[in-house]
Amino acid sequence: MAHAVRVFETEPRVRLEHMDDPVPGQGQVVVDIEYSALNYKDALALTGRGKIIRAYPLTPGVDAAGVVADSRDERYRAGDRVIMTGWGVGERTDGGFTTRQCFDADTLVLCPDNLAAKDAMIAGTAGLTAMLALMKLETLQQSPAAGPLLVTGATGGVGQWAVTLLSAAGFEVHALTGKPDQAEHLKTLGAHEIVDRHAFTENVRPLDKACYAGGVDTVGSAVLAALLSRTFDYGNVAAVGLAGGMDLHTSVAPFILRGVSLLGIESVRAPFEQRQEAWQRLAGLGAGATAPLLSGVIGFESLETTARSMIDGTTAGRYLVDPAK
Ligand SMILES: C=CC(=O)SCCNC(=O)CCNC(=O)[C@H](O)C(C)(C)COP(=O)(O)OP(=O)(O)OC[C@H]1O[C@@H](n2cnc3c(N)ncnc32)[C@H](O)[C@@H]1OP(=O)(O)O
Ligand SMILES: NC(=O)C1=CN([C@@H]2O[C@H](COP(=O)(O)OP(=O)(O)OC[C@H]3O[C@@H](n4cnc5c(N)ncnc54)[C@H](O)[C@@H]3O)[C@@H](O)[C@H]2O)C=CC1
Repeated sequence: MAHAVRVFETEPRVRLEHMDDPVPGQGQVVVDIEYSALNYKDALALTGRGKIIRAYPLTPGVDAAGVVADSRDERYRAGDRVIMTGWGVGERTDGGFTTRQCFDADTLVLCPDNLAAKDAMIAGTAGLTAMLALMKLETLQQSPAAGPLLVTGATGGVGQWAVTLLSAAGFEVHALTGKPDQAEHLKTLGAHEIVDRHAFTENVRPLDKACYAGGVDTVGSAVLAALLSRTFDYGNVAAVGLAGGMDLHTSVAPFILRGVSLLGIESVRAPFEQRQEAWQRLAGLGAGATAPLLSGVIGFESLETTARSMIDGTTAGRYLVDPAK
């Protein structure tokens, strides 16, 4: 029997249930889950605050890492260590907040040998997405010599990973946050300067004084608009998230007068080769790289309350989900 978190349309929305062991169909793989993680999207799903879940009842969890128990796909064999992220898992099909799950093989990558399941999930969709943002900036020849990059929502999961990865790649990273108590931590991750998020969105002109060569934005809305207005000529801004809102009120001025590019980052359906490259690069950071990003290890019982805190913006970093806890 698997032990799973289930979200229903009616109260109580979140329930813990025992489920029959999944039976794989053709092209599917059953995984014994060692760790999952809590992402903003999972928090939206658990709290019902976003239109995430498309089929009720559903096991949420857009991330999972574990060991193949049974496979009906030629790419995977029992005993393989795998990582699952995205592909509508935890939205349209059952996800990672369980002890054992059946996934379509296309949603998986082999976990690099030098990456433990725990470290893979401290990264999870957050680390993968930050790496995809760095890789997209690289395709436009973003260079440290062009100037500092701003990471917004810097204390969040994606934000902390973006600070870590951009700094490791040689960029001067400025970290936008509303949490002054996290400033020292952000500096240990590699942030060069801490920027106050409240002042950042005040009195922003369509073309404001440019001070960044671009950045990685996890907030959206007024924060993204302000960053676009403050980006140097030919800078690049990677749009990742909507923690501050899905809207974007800006002007064409940064794009047509400064040649600024707005890059869309989408991790859910990232092609296999891109995900594989991103995971190899994350593994290459070495043992110990993930530890500073881990904020807590939680069991299924704590998921709902931690999800509420995440939506309220009071969490920081990454929360591992341990099915055995
Ligand atoms: C890890 C990744 C992230 O964290 S991403 C950020 C979290 N995601 C969200 O907050 C998005 C939640 N979704 C919504 O709030 C809504 O879907 C919407 C506001 C974006 C649109 O809502 P609306 O009611 O207008 O339309 P539908 O939901 O019916 O969708 C319209 C159309 O878009 C397609 N679509 C919806 N969601 C996604 C998605 N996540 N990825 C790709 N495509 C999506 C949907 O299939 C519909 O297409 P159609 O061709 O009309 O069937
Ligand atoms: N495009 C993609 O494929 C992906 C998108 N995302 C999105 O990126 C965003 C961040 O995700 P996580 O890091 O997992 O979430 P998180 O909750 O760990 O981080 C969000 C950060 O934004 C900050 N924040 C919240 N409200 C804010 C506001 N109004 N103004 C400024 N800052 C605010 C929080 O304090 C926190 O630091 C989410 O919107 C998520 O949906 C995440 C992963 C993949």
